[in-house]
Amino acid sequence: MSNASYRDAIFSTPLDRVARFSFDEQVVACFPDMIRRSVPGYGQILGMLSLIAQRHLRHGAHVYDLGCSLGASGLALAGALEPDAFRYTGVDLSPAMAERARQTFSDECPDYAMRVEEADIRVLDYSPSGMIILNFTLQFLPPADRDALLKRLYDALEPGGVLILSEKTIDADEQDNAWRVERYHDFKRANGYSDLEISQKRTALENVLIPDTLDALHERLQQAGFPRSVTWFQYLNFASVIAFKEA
Ligand SMILES: Nc1ncnc2c1ncn2[C@@H]1O[C@H](C[S@+](CC[C@H]([NH3+])C(=O)[O-])CC(=O)[O-])[C@@H](O)[C@H]1O
Ligand SMILES: O=C(O)C(=O)Cc1ccccc1
Repeated sequence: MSNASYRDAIFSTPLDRVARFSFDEQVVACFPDMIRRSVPGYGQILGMLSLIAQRHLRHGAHVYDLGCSLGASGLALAGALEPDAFRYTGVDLSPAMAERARQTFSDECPDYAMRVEEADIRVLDYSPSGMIILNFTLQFLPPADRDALLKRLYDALEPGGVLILSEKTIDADEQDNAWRVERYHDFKRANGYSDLEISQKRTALENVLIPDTLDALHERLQQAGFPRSVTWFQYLNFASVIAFKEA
């Protein structure tokens, strides 16, 4: 597959039947554009990941990036850290994503220890790690599978390790939620998406991307064993949390 990247126009023409959203070849081909125009603060979150790694990662420690897509978090780390500062494993269930992430790392950071596994993060055998990144991935798992995964990630983290959990969120209060969602649609419109694109994508994501409240995310992290978690980023209905394992 080519490494070219296109503008996201997937939902720009009327579809008779809007299929469930999936991370297929069509999405992969425009993914960098789609995620930047659709996730408020995406670039800022990636930039901060490196600063968090610089503060919290022991030299040479292992990092997991779960649901790595095209490996953007890995590239951000490689752009800020020396090659011997960390070892990276990206994991993605989508063959098209995994293949292209692998290609990107071999083209753009050949001196870094970076690998990509095509696997389901719910059944992976985890190696000990200093940092685990879940950047907009937990939201795509069935809610019933989320706690068990977080527990396994807590167990895989070394003492003093950190989990970064970024998610689209929902508000428990209906009125607050409606306001946030409307402003999110304004954000998308300002980034060039039409009302048709916004509405068809919303349909495609129904029962595929199932958001938790921010409170529920902290609750899940606590259930998993993390003694402390902090919301370090929030922009409309998108947030990122850091959870700390005891040193
Ligand atoms: N069970 C699963 N196992 C493995 N991967 C999965 C699973 N379910 C979904 N995925 C993968 O999780 C990724 C979610 S996108 C992450 C963005 C990236 N983190 C980024 O920082 O650019 C988020 C978004 O597009 O909003 C996709 O690549 C799926 O194939
Ligand atoms: O576009 C949306 O509505 C989102 O929630 C963000 C997103 C970004 C990329 C793939 C799927 C969802």
